[in-house]
Amino acid sequence: MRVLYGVSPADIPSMDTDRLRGEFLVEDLFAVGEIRFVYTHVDRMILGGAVPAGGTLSFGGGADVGTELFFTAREMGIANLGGAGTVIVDGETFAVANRDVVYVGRGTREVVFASDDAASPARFYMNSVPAGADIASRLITRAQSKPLTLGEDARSNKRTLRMYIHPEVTPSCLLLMGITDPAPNNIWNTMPPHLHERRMEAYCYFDLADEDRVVHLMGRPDSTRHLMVADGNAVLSPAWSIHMGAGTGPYAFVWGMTGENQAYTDVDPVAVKDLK
Ligand SMILES: O=C(O)C(=O)C[C@H](O)C(=O)CO
Ligand SMILES: [Zn+2]
Repeated sequence: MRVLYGVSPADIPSMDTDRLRGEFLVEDLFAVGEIRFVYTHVDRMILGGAVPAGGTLSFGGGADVGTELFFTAREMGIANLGGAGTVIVDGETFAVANRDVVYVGRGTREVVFASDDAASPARFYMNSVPAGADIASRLITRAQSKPLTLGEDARSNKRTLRMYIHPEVTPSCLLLMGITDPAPNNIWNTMPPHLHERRMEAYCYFDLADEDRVVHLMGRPDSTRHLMVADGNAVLSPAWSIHMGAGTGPYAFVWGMTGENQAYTDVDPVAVKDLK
């Protein structure tokens, strides 16, 4: 497992592009026929990617996290960003269509991934965080998610945010997970920007054409930086960082959060005029 140790905001002014990307951008999560994980000390969130094709992929041992099982003290959300597939959690099979999410609870012994069609493989994106209780694993389909319509066409930021792992949809310990889709011809996400000192966040951008990029803005509001983000890349957003962006073409992203609470509205908005 690759490990990211986390950075103080005081380090940002001295970081060049490569260092900034090395600490905050995860570029290599998805490889056909592999499961990949990145462990971050930012609230100990683990990011993962699995692309099964022509066979199954599985995991469950805890050697990398220092416990008997991966899930001895963890929970996870798994979003399918690709073709239809299955996630088998301790023998229970979930049929997972594109944009469905599986919640995997603490105590799980094994997770197995498969694609329905190797020519159009499932692309499973994972967020795992420490958990303090056993909660049953379950599938949350796109239809079962809770949509919020945000933004406006006139500001190019109209979008639908869908909550999947959220107290109003399904219980978890401290993980929150959802998917946001900008409306056609709208490019901005997360406007106005905000901070949430009590939670970190990770974004995984997807459904972006190969030639396009999302300009993801990060950093303290008074000293922002940017990351040029490609399809399938994930971005870490510590509690002190804004997180917002604009695409050069259509895109969507999965957001995952953990921290002190699950209060989605516990945010401090930042006025655009105050960004530097
Ligand atoms: O477009 C948005 O707005 C979002 O997707 C916001 C994220 O979910 C977020 O930053 C939650 O704190
Ligand atoms: Zn946020």
